[in-house]
Amino acid sequence: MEAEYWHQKWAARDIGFHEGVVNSSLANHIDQLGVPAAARIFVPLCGKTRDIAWLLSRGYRVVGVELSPVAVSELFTELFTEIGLAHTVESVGDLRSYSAHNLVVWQGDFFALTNALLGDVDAVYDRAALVALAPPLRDQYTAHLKTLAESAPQLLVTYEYDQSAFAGPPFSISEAEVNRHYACDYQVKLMARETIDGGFRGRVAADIATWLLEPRVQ
Ligand SMILES: C[S@@+](CC[C@H](N)C(=O)[O-])C[C@H]1O[C@@H](n2cnc3c(N)ncnc32)[C@H](O)[C@@H]1O
Repeated sequence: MEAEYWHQKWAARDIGFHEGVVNSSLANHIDQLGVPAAARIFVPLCGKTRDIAWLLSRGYRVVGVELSPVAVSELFTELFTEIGLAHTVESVGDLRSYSAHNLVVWQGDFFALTNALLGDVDAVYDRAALVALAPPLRDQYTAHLKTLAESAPQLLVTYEYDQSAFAGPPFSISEAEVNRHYACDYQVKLMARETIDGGFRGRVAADIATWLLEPRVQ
């Protein structure tokens, strides 16, 4: 989707994708990433997800990237209110870095993020990032993510439903598509596939799939 689409979503508070609690796929499967304590977790297209506070509370370091300045501002306001996490802001080219103890969020376009700016990451957590993007952009997203994250393992959460019944986003991502993006570089393992009670948006039968991507040994 175009940047303007997301800016309008945040401006209109049309953010039904935002969960008020930690995502259950993350909570249930983080240990299967096999990363050490204090690992640095990359959260692409992070919005103001509660998952960041949860990861920090578990002792992980977190780096995110998010287009919307509204989302990033609200994220840090909430973190300051809840846990007193103070931050600093710095402009770097077209991006702005919001830095706090154990947390950096790059505000700007994911595709403008470089390895040098991101730094080393130990794992990737993608919830509602790949599924937020229309098909042509998904190829660019996964290619850039693999460049940024190099051989880090990934926890990926997707939706599976009849795409003809709902336009998206979020888009339906088939198992075949997950494999098309990632199977060359990762062992793709299905951790869970759970049916959404009452269907997606209360009308379309849908599953949530949780994938573990483990780098293939070179
Ligand atoms: C469906 S939301 C998911 C947010 C978060 N992952 C969560 O679980 O709540 C997708 C987010 O991606 C952001 N986004 C879309 N395109 C982006 C881009 N090119 N670069 C950075 N963020 C982007 C949007 O502003 C939006 O907050």
